Amino acid sequence: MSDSDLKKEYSELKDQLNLWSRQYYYNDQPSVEDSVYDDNYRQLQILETQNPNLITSDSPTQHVGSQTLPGFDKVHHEIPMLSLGDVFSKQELAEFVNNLNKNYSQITEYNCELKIDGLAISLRYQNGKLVQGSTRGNGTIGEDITNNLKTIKSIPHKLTRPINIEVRGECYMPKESFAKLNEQRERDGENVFANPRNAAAGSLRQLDSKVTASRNLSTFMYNVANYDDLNTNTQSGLLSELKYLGFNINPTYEVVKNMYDINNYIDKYTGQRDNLSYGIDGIVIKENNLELQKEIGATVKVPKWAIAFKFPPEEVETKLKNIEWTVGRTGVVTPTAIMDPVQLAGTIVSKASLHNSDYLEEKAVRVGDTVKLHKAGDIIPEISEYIPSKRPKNLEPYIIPSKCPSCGDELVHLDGEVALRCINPKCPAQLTEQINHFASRNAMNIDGLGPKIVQQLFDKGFLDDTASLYKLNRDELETLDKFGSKSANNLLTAIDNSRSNSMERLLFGLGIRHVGAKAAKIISKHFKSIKSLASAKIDDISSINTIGNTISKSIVTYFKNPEANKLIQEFEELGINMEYKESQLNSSNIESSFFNKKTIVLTGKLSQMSRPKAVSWLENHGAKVTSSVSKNTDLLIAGKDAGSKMDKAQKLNLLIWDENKFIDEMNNN
Ligand SMILES: NC(=O)c1ccc[n+]([C@@H]2O[C@H](COP(=O)([O-])OP(=O)(O)OC[C@H]3O[C@@H](n4cnc5c(N)ncnc54)[C@H](O)[C@@H]3O)[C@@H](O)[C@H]2O)c1
Ligand SMILES: [Zn+2]
Repeated sequence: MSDSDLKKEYSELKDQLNLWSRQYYYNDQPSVEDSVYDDNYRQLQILETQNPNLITSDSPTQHVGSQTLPGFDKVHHEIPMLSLGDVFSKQELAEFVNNLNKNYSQITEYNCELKIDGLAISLRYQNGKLVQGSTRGNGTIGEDITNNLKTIKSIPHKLTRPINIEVRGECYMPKESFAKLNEQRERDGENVFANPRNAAAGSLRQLDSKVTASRNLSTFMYNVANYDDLNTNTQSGLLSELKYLGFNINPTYEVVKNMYDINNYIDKYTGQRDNLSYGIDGIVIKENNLELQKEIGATVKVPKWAIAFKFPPEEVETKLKNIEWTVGRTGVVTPTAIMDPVQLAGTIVSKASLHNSDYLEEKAVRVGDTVKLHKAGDIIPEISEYIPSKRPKNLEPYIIPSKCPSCGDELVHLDGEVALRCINPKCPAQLTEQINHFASRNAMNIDGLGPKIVQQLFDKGFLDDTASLYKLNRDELETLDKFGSKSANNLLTAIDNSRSNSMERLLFGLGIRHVGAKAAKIISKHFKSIKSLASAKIDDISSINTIGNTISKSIVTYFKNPEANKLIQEFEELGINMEYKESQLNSSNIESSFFNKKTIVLTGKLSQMSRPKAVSWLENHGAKVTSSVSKNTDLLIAGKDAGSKMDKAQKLNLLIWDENKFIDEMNNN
């Protein structure tokens, strides 16, 4: 190849990678799979190794991440925040470790950690108080996101010692929250996040910290930029020191001596991966001695004393049999891939959401294709791509429907939405979905009114909206399949009981966009009645601590609609309670409580409440309170002068809260 051809190839590859990086880091919306990015990155690395004279400073091998977003103050990282070198096989990993051992004969041990699928953050403390939190950005300049980070429960605002320290680690979105957020976004006609890392990054880089607060992020800290004041000289010691200072650390780390142990660690967590509540994309192996880490040093981009072993992408092949379209209660129409069932990362999968028509077009799959399937964020089954060589000849392109599968009306794209919508207010699928939502457990909680019954009642013409539920009679119910007078009685009683529900259930049941069960509860507590909420202004609602503008606007818009007011009036005439009922604790409140099903130990003196009161409060919220600390303890609540229980909990790396944190959480639950 001539010099100019080589230069051209190099610069094209570099530009392509930089463009993908920008979409990934800056917009939090990757346009290609990670494996595609990684392959091209490797290619660039090879070109650069063979032709070092080609390297330019804008090459992705020469810097970390990407530029910062406008709207945030910039933070200069005195000690740069680096990336990690990576390997994709045990063979390559052994080469890395052997090399390091050869060059540094002093090395005696390595610390193995999980590679959390999140994004790096830095937290600066002065005299033990959190003063600044930032993103990695391009490694030297990050975004100031202090207020957003302060909303994350696992980040202490005050340390147990009044020291100056800069701590680094990973901010991540738990698997369950990631799955829920994407479901919500799909229903709202928005783009879904490709992985928990982009979801966490998108949630942290919000101008409104109430949005961040609603995203349920968490952290694992694993590094200290400046450790003069720490009582340890190892990476593993640093982790327990961080724990002691009040940080959340990932308890799975292990100190090992050799490749044999490293491989065991990899195998162990490859096996346990599906059971973790957060996504991981590999294992990080770090030389354990901190002084030696300094001596070994770093390149412009990665430390030379650590390496990431990336899990191979877990993918299986299967056949796409059909694409089903379902209409949600707000009219969003979503495609779902129906496939031959296959075993994938611990579960049998036969369905995968295709999210929206844009996404489907981009994937360009056809019914009859063989497709590759993976789990996004270790949890959501997703089609990576179809396999061109396995596409049968003459397979027809898939045509995206233009009519609603339920009512047959023309589907539309509303401004700025990726979703297709049916906007017919009388669309049967939307109406039945609204009724299903209204009756669901966190809403009016009408026992025995499942989707099948709703569908039958609807088809028979006995139901046409949520209010008509309260007009059903015994004769009508007895016409249902396998419905005797007993079932009819039970259902009528359940419907009748729901009339006296507290306001938050009705508010959530109305299905106002963006108003989830938790927000409904907070808002109800504040406004006390549907009437006063209906006349509230945007500012009145968003003045509530945790309620942001999106929710407030949505509520105000909802109550401006004459149809909504008619419905509320009808509810009132039907004797449905519209007021908030103080301090009622029912099964679904308990279920959504942080404390539910946790094993908790109390120790030390509580100053703001009695011990029996704390115990009964915890038990009322579903916790089991025990007297001794063991590895089965989920949480230790430590008052003043906590003694041996505290020591033991620290040894076991358990979650420990002080009384203030406990009271904060009581108010949140
Ligand atoms: N799909 C795309 O278009 C696209 C574009 C750019 C980058 N990417 C992906 O991003 C990755 C590269 O990103 P990167 O440079 O941030 O590197 P990386 O994510 O591979 O590894 C470095 C990061 O790992 C994190 N980490 C998690 N657990 C850790 C632990 N226990 N100890 C230390 N660090 C830990 C830290 O945030 C650190 O910055 C590649 O996997 C690439 O595929 C994809
Ligand atoms: Zn329709």
